[in-house]
Amino acid sequence: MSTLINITSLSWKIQQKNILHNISFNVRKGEVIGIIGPNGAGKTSLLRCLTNQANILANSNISGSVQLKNRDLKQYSAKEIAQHFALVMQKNDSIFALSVQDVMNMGLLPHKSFFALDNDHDKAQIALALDKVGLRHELHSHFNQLSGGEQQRVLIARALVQASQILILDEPTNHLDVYYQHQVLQLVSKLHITVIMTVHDFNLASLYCQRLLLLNKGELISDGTPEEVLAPKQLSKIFGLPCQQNIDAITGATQVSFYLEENRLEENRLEENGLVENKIIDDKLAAPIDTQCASGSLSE
Ligand SMILES: Nc1ncnc2c1ncn2[C@@H]1O[C@H](COP(=O)(O)OP(=O)(O)OP(=O)(O)O)[C@@H](O)[C@H]1O
Repeated sequence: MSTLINITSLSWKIQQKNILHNISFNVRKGEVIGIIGPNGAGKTSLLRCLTNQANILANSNISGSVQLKNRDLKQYSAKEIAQHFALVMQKNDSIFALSVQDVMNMGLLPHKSFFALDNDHDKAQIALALDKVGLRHELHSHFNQLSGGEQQRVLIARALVQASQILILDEPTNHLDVYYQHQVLQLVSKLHITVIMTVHDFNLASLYCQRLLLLNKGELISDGTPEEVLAPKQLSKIFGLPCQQNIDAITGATQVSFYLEENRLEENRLEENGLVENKIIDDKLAAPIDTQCASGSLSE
């Protein structure tokens, strides 16, 4: 796979705080990448830099470089960026007053002039994209009268008609019920384009992303396969909770579970005390621990 994006030593500092610190990685064509990490880790900020939103890379607090196809992203015009990147971000105040059809038309704009819109091919593309997210019947509805989950699905459909090479999504499963969480992630992961998305749910990220980037306090802590990045020791340390990694019996995907010690079933504690190999990781010991320590790992 050829390299599409190169991020080198990207740092962003605001009032002594490192929003992003010395981040370097490459994105290869066709990869589906999930960016994970705790609240405030810098996930959305990284997406904003990757797409030079509002010309953010011109900000003097930001250093390092982002290159798209071996050319500095700062040299791309806004239209060129829109031709390469389809965005599904969290804040969409500017489109609230529009109809679903108007929102969908916006997805076609990067590739044509406003006056060239609305031919039969465009209409068919829009209908197909809305079909994929189960919302064809809402074409003439007002965007602001849809539920949060329906709005999110319209934005994903708009990104589909934009037909860009790179799809950027900030928390695409926000507001979605469990059916549409899977539906939408399955859809975007099978588009055969490059996808970079922030995901809070590690198990969904693991199931639908081939590569994960773990951020914490603005730093890139880990970059690799879900199995590598969802390492219990690492996650336990960052989130301050015991963590266990399993292979899902149905999907075969790496999964993790977190829990408070007080919520563990008593019978599990007894079983592990005697017989079962323990995979719980103690934050303080930063190593697999034996069962005698396990029940007190949070309180000690
Ligand atoms: N323009 C800004 N001015 C000041 N601080 C900012 C700005 N943008 C982001 N931050 C700070 O940078 C940090 C990272 O924010 P960001 O939104 O990127 O985190 P995140 O990982 O996406 O978080 P979440 O999971 O909560 O959405 C936060 O502490 C945030 O307050």
